[in-house]
Amino acid sequence: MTYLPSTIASGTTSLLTPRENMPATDHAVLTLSCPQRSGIVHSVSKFLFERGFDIVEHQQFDDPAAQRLYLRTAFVQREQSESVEDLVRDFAQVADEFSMDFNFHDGTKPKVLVMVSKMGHCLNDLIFRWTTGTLAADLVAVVSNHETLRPMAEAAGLTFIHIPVTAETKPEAEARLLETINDFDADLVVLARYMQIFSPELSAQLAGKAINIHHSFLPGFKGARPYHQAHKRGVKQIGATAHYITDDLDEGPIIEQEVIRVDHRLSPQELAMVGRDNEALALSKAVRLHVENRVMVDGLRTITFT
Ligand SMILES: Nc1nc2c(c(=O)[nH]1)N[C@@H](CN(C=O)c1ccc(C(=O)N[C@@H](CCC(=O)O)C(=O)O)cc1)CN2
Repeated sequence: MTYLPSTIASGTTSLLTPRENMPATDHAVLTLSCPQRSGIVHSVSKFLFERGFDIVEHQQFDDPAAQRLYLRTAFVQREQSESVEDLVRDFAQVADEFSMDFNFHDGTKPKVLVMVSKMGHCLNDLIFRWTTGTLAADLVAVVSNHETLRPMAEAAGLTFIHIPVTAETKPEAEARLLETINDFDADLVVLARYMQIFSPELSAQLAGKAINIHHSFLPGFKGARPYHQAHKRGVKQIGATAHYITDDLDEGPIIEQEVIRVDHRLSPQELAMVGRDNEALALSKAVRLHVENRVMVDGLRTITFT
């Protein structure tokens, strides 16, 4: 059994005790994966029921190739229940029996730090979803290697932090980024058309908590200028891909993708203009799936419980 770093709150009265000033959602979530065998779902539902919780949503994926079960269960308190620490301690016994990797998510809204360069359509979409209350997360700051999008961020009441990057200053810039992530206690970093490549060290430090939007239907057209690459190949569809950041450029586990039909009449610039809606939608969908704990990474791919 591996107990992965959890987002569990430090509350001691009940699972849904929110962090200070951070409104909780109305349920908690348990995610787990383990080798397939009989009795897993029964053991999870029995465990929760006996401790005063009711399941409100449940999905699972039995992977026949890997002979492994992936499970997401959302649950609410039916009656006064045990503390967070007791719940995790008690579940560890169940997890041991079934060799589970598991996470409890306490319903606290994750804090999201957004990174941008000069293109603002993805940031704009995330701000809209946040300010209209349709994103189960809180945007806490915007970091950019350019000043271009400061007005958009500050108009939404967000702190804007300019961290210029050159090949020579990248180590210092990344150190400052990590300090900023820690200062804002960010749970997730979203690269909303941020156009600088993370070092292997930074990619490793942000593994599983940094999402990028690539402006192509990966694995096609990785790297720089994907719309120019697509134009040269005369594609009939263009796409956008939201994926976790890894050191291998644009090869991280894919979370969400969008596509739209195009044809030979569109220039690379027109493809880029048409593609913006794909990018904003794919990124916002991926961020929603992540902050609702609906994404599980399985090697180079993800299992998503939509
Ligand atoms: N470690 C990673 N860092 C980043 C990734 C990633 O997958 N792994 N995705 C990029 C975003 N991106 C495409 O979506 C991308 C951004 C920039 C470039 C690029 O080649 N940029 C410059 C070089 C900049 C630099 O060296 O930092 C260039 O045009 O030459 C390609 C793809 C975000 N970071």
